[in-house]
Amino acid sequence: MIFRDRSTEEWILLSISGLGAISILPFSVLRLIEEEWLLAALDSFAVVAMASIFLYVYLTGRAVLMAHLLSLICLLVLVVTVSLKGAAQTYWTYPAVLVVFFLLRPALALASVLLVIAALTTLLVGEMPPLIFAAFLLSVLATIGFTAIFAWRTRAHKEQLLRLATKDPLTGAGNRRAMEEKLLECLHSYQRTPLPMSLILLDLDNFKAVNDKFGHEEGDRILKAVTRCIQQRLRRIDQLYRFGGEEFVVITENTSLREAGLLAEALRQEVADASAELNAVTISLGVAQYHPGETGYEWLGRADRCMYQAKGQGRNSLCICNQPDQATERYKDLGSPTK
Ligand SMILES: Nc1nc2c(ncn2[C@@H]2O[C@H](COP(=O)(O)OP(=O)(O)OP(=O)(O)O)[C@@H](O)[C@H]2O)c(=O)[nH]1
Repeated sequence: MIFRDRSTEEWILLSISGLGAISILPFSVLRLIEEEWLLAALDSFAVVAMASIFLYVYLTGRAVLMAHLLSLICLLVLVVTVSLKGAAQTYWTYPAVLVVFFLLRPALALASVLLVIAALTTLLVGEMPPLIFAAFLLSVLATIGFTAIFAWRTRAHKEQLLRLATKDPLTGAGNRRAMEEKLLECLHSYQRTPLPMSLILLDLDNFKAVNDKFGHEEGDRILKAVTRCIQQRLRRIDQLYRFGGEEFVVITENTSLREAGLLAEALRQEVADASAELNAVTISLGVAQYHPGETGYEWLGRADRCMYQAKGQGRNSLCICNQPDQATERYKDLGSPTK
């Protein structure tokens, strides 16, 4: 199936480029029959370009660059058609506006279509009767306005849904679902390019006692403060996830065990230094580098084993996993993420 297992972006690109090529093809044939060579060449160019984009996205799944290219082709073909054929071709402006808002970010789409409208205005201003030109311009601007509002609303809605699906509501760190997706992504990218990557599993020490002593609300405040503290110290390439309860995971790509160990020590120190704000809460950490062939949860399990060793050393401590070994029992039964 063409659309099976495709991202929304691929789905939109395949639909627009496929439909575009099919709907312009008859015009291209008509122009050839009527011997309008320039327009026939232009329409044929549009058909071939759209069909090529369709094939490229279908075969590679790469959509971002093609979305920009397809928008450019649509707007270019529109301007050239109007410059060749004049006012009779202006009705193509409406679908072109819709296509560009479908394909690009709203701000970029708005800037691009306004630029094209400016170009069309200079081409048409003396060509059309003033009233008809004014009606064309106003109706196009209204279409752009409504489409822009709709595009911005849809984008805001999508971002909100993404936040709800991937962020932990209390701390704002990534949630467990996002962590599992990231682990899978890391494993796939490791199969393509085996660069070292490591993860840090960290757990708040004696947190039950904090809850019991100061109450759950204060416990929540401390969880948020620890998250902030860790996030401030992380690099841009590191991702923080709340794995559950008072347990967090940092996934560090392109990072060796030694570098991840240094980062873990910096995190431990950062939290220990903020003890006044955190009611003396500390963290224990386990660090593991990915070993080829293991699943995401086996990797996580080794870091977990180390984290428990750090707890055994008296807490506020870290332990680094040097050897591939068995995951702890609690990770063995977790089926996903796999290889
Ligand atoms: N306030 C608050 N507490 C939580 C939350 N999630 C988990 N906890 C608490 O975290 C505590 C975890 O306790 P334990 O697993 O016994 O671990 P611990 O007391 O931190 O002891 P060690 O891990 O051995 O250092 C429990 O009391 C949970 O109720 C949360 O979202 N908010």
